[in-house]
Order: sequence, then structure tokens, then C-alpha cells
Amino acid sequence: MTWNDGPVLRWLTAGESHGAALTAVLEGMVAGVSVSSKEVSAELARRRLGYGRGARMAFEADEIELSGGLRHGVTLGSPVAIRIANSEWPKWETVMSADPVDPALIEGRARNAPLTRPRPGHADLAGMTKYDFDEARPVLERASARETAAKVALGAVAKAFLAQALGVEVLSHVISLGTADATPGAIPMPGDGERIDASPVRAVDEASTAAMVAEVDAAKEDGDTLGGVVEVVAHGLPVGLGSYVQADRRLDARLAGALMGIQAMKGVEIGDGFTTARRRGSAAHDEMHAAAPGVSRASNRAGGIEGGMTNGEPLRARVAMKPISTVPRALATVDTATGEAAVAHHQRSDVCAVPAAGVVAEALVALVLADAALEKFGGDSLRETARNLEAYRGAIDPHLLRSEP
Ligand SMILES: Cc1cc2nc3c(=O)[nH]c(=O)nc-3n(C[C@H](O)[C@H](O)[C@H](O)COP(=O)(O)O)c2cc1C
Ligand SMILES: C=C(O[C@@H]1CC(C(=O)O)=C[C@@H](OP(=O)(O)O)[C@H]1O)C(=O)O
Repeated sequence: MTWNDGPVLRWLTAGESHGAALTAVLEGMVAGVSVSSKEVSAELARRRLGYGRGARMAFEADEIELSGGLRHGVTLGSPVAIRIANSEWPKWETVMSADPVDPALIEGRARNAPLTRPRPGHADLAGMTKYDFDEARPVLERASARETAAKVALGAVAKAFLAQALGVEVLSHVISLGTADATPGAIPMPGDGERIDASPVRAVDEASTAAMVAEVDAAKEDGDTLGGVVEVVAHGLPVGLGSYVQADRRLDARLAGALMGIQAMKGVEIGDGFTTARRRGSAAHDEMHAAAPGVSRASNRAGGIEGGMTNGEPLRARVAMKPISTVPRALATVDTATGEAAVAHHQRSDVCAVPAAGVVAEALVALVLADAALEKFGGDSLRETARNLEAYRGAIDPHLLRSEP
């Protein structure tokens, strides 16, 4: 069992950044989930937004085709397959052709120029060595975060399932962008999604938005790039998704694996994460208070997970993105064709993709949560999963019930 090959749900993507299309497959989704190209396209449009993105996002249309697993806007229980076409395919058709092409057709074409000045921080150099390529094109085509569009498309299906079967809402916001921080402690609440998406940097409040936009402008002016931190929040989760009984069943481990699998992500925190490590135990945990009925908590430092299981509080997972490695003020490298010192190759690129990374992180969290919910409640149809959840909830001892503070 791994994070994308869970007990019930499995997902895979294929396709190159400038190839004909991306293909995404989700296996194990129950029948009866209402989802259509409208919802999938809306999620893809959210991923294209964000202050600081490069030229491609301005014209990329993410044209989709739902080619399996759905009929009349409802899942069938069979694998869901989604194809996302590349808007620029006519320009790349010869250079990226899957079938052999007449070398005369690509010789001398700028798009086909060998990329022998690998970018520090990208997959170029290690990929060329590992796969025995003499230039970076075949590496960057798949290493590119273009692939995150496929993940977001599958995440739209997982989100629809979570909302319809469990009443769960998954949101995200930008916690920091470069050195600009969001107002501490503010977390998105159900229904806040549209408001956050209206911020060009997907920050939860206006003051943070202005500081983050200024940070992007300054980096762009300097020919530089930026990273940051995003937080995903899921509301409405039942207690007991995931388990403590084996490492690979722990929900925190599964979330960390999925989030670290996103291009450019270099750290994951659950709840207050690294801040908690600096606290004393008396100030690190979420004390329990008697409520009628059950138990309430005044804080959620744990981020909704204890012992690898959801505890009923909102889930909070943070992920740190490094700055984009295609730095306009190009970094020092070596030309692998000559062995001489050089500067790294640079084509159009994002200055900052942190707002988009939040949308991608939401998709991965939704997929992991959908897998964990299907593991716990099972079912072959949405109605069966919902019935099983209701029966579980109805049988919980009132003394154990979670109450709002
Ligand atoms: C949404 C998103 C957009 C990205 N855009 C770019 C980009 O335009 N240029 C770039 O060099 N890297 C970009 N990246 C990051 C690279 O894909 C990533 O750094 C690279 O694949 C190497 O992987 P690693 O950073 O995980 O080591 C982006 C990442 C994400 C999540
Ligand atoms: C295409 C996307 O992101 C790309 C991610 C990326 C990289 O190196 O990761 C490099 C850029 O690709 P291109 O050179 O084609 O402009 C980004 O635009 C996308 O997010 O859809």
C-alpha cells in the first residue's frame, strides 16, 4: 500500500508537458457521485490562476474529455478517465511526436534545440544521468508541473465524493509567499472558497494579499523567483479515518507522501508541526473538556489528527514549496555538451506558483481522504457509503462524541 495505491482508491497520470495531452485515471471510486466536465473544468481553471504565473497559463485552456467511468454526469463505479489536451499541441506536434519523425523536419528548430545547460533545482541533470539522455528535454517534459493539471482533475472527483457522501469540504490558502506571511491563526471556513480564490495570491485576508503581491512584483523586477507555504483545511471529517496500527495506515503519513509527491514541495507539517516541536507538552496539545454530549476542545494544534487518525477537528496540513528553479537571472551551471562553465537554460517560466500549489495540494488531500473514507466505510455506491457512515455515527457512545466548544 502506498499513498496513491491505497486500500481502495488508486490514481495514476501520464503525459508530457508539451505532448498531445495528459491522461488521468482514478480507480475504485463508488457509483452514484454527481460530477461532470463543469466541475472538473472549474477546478482546472482555479489552478491556472495566481499572481506570478508565466505566459502559458494565460492561454492554456485545459480542454478536457471525460472518457471513462461516467454516464450522464454520474460515476459508474468503473475507472474514471480524464484527458486534458495541450492548447499548444500544433506548435509542438513534430518535436514531441510519439511516432518517429523525419529528422529533417525538426533539425534547426528552436523548440528542438538540445538543452545541455541543466537548471540547478530542476530534474535536468540527475534525470539525464539516470535515463541516459544527452540533453534535458526528455527529462523536463515529464518532471514539469504541467502534470499537476491531471492530479487536480482527479481531485475534482474525490472532492465531489467527499462532499456528497460525508459532507466534507476541502479548502486551501496561502500561509506565506516569500517572506510575506498571512495573518497568523486565520483558517478558511466552509464557504470561504470563492473569497480566497478572489485574492490574486489566494490569501485569506486583504492585508496579506497586498504584502504577497508586492513580494512577487519585487522578485519579478529582480529577475528572481519565489516559493512559499500553503495550508489545506478539511471540514466535516468523521472521527477515525486512518489508523495507528501500521505505519502505512497512518493518515498523516499518507497525506505527507501525497503532498511531497507534488513537484517542488520540500516540507509537510500536520497541524502546528514544527512550531509544536518548540513548545512544552503543556502548551502543545488540545485539552479535552466535558461537554453535553461528549468532549470538546478549545484548540486544534494537532490539525485534526491524533495517532494517525482523524479526531473530528478540522484537518490542517501545510506544505512548503521551494522557489521556481527556472530563475530568469540564470544560475551557474555546466554545459554538458562541452564541460565548460555556463548559465542555466531559461525559457518562459512562472515567477511564483504558490497560489496554484494550494489548489494542487487540495486535490491530493481530497484523494487521500476519499481513499481513507472508502477504506473505513466501504460501499459500491454513494448511498451505501453514506448509509455505512450514518450507522457508524449513530453507534458512537455519547460520552465519546465530539462537541463544538
Ligand atoms: C503549480 C506548479 C508550477 C510550477 N511551475 C514551474 C515553472 O514554471 N518553472 C520551473 O522551473 N518549475 C516549476 N515548478 C516546479 C518544478 O516542476 C519542480 O521544481 C521540478 O519538477 C523539480 O522537482 P523538485 O523541485 O520536487 O525537486 C512548478 C511547480 C508547481 C507545483
Ligand atoms: C504548464 C504548466 O506549468 C509549467 C510547469 C513548469 C515546470 O517546469 O514545472 C514549467 C512551465 O512550463 P512551460 O515551459 O510550458 O511554460 C510551466 O508553465 C502548468 O502548470 O500547466
